[in-house]
Amino acid sequence: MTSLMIDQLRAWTSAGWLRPLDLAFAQFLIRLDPQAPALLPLAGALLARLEGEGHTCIALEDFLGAPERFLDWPAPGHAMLATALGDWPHAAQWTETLARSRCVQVTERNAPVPANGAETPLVLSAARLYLRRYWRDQQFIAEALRQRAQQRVADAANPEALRPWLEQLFPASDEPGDALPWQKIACALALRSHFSIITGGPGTGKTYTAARFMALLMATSSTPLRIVLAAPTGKAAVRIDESLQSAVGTLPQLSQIPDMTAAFARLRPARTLHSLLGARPDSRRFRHDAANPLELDVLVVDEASMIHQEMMAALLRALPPAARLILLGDQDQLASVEAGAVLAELSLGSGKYDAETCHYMQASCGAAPRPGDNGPSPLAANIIRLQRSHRFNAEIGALADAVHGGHPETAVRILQTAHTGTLAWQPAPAIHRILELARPESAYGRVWQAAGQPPPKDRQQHSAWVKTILNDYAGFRILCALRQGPWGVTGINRAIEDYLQRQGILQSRGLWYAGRPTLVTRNDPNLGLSNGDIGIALPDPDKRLRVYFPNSEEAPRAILPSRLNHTESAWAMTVHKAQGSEFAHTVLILPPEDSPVLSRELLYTAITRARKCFTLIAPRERLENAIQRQTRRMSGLHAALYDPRR
Ligand SMILES: Nc1ncnc2c1ncn2[C@@H]1O[C@H](COP(=O)(O)OP(=O)(O)OP(=O)(O)O)[C@@H](O)[C@H]1O
Repeated sequence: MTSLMIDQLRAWTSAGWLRPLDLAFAQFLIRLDPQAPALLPLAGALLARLEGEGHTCIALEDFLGAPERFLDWPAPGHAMLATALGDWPHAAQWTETLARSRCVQVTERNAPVPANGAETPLVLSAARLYLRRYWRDQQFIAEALRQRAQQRVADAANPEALRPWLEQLFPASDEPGDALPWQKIACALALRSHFSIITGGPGTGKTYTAARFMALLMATSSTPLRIVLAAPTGKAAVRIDESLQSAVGTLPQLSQIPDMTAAFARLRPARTLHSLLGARPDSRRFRHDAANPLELDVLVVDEASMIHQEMMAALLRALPPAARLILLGDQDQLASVEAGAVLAELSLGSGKYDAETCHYMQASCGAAPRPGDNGPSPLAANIIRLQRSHRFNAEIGALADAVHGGHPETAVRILQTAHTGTLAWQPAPAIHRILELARPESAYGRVWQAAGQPPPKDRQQHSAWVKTILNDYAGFRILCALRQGPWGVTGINRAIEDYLQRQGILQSRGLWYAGRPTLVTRNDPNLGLSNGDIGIALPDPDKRLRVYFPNSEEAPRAILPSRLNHTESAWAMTVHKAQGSEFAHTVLILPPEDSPVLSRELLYTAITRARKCFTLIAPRERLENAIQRQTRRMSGLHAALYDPRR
């Protein structure tokens, strides 16, 4: 039976439904337990495959009820899967059957896994099947966050004493009508707790609120605090520094901090989580962990929707118990490519507050929502969702709302009737229309023109020239839903490079040419570059080609192209890679044929990258299908956090 199952899995691998890695994992399980029931290799291969799609477990009831919602297989594949699953159609049969294998540990409820003697590769708990590593991280995160959420900061100011500070930092006139002052409330909650989340769409003031929180800590702390900023990617780290700098400009004068700008300038620039934790090349382990914790008092992490489960566990392990962690992010955006949508799982429980928390809000902020029913979880008391956008263009905002709310007709109507300067829609994808968007007077056109000129010889002028080109490039971006194919990143990049050659702008067609926007596709700690960083290849003052990367206020960093081993052109990039960035004009291309990656979250993330103008290139049917398709990642984190019995 088991060997028949392995043959079956081999056939599915040849058909491209499973990856060779998934098959190898199934074979590994059989080597560990040759007597195992045939369900074991099947379950193992499916689990590995689903992990590759971002799921941290198989939630058995959900998956067995509708495998097609989770596996992008063609109909014949699903028919064969249904036959293979014939003997085990429900979670109960899986539990009973897998319990017989020495590869699976079945634990009920939230029982901690014994530290020794039971290092099975798989864990089955509460009708969810996990790779042990994911189970262990999930349990650790749930426990660590529950503890942090309940623990109050020892020397937190009492709420009445906080009130005048908060009134000064968040003037009442900021909130319209009878809306609750959520920014003020978020700040007050973050001040009393060791863990908090400030979530909200673009421009809702997450950084504005975090800056006030930091200023208040600086003003009221008796000892200087080590405040550290971080983000999951290099680009997001650069961006939080920029937004924080502008938020500092909006802070009122506090007598305790005579020079606010200087106080914030003393903070180190934001770092990537990888570099903060001390990533080691070719290892999953970090230099900082429970035995060697981070040296900080407050950690603010921006773009937290991109933190995957393994990273969150590593971060919590390395965080000293007395430190405060504040996560900022938009829970509705695409989650990280890696498994686990931590911010979304955590934020699902938000919006309900217990009576004690509401009392604290009232005392510190002069306003509070009504307490929630059924004794809301202590964790929920640390999560605030900001609602009102202070930056967004109204039409782009309305489109993002229609997509997020799952209303295809409204989205179509907005796109059809919108003001052309803001929203544009080309329902018939055509490559010449895309190239038109990159015409000479556009941002990309300016990049091409400048890159074709002789570079300034003077170093300072050269640096200013590079900065202008980087800024032009940063103002416009083509985003694709797919990586491959004519409407994917590779196809669009090729079409643009062909066009540049036809126009005589690109003389040679090697990998490197002046003006090539260059996306780094792997972390390179030696060069201080992270996966997702973008530079532009340009001549230096001596006309030698270098790749220039933005560097906050300083001169852009120049790196020899030959030192960059993992790069691709970035005229177009995936929506995933654009997370954490904004562009004045964002173009999104959806392919003519359907694909499971075309989801509501992908559209929402792409639209919210646009600051002033959004162009959609997609057939109406693709747009409507994508809005209707909501990504669901299987995970037990939410249940482990909010229902400790499970
Ligand atoms: N209460 C407020 N009153 C006035 N202006 C505000 C307020 N809150 C935010 N803003 C302004 O709105 C803009 C967006 O704020 P901020 O950058 O903090 O949003 P964000 O949620 O961090 O955005 P993103 O998701 O893009 O990181 C900023 O210009 C900020 O100064």
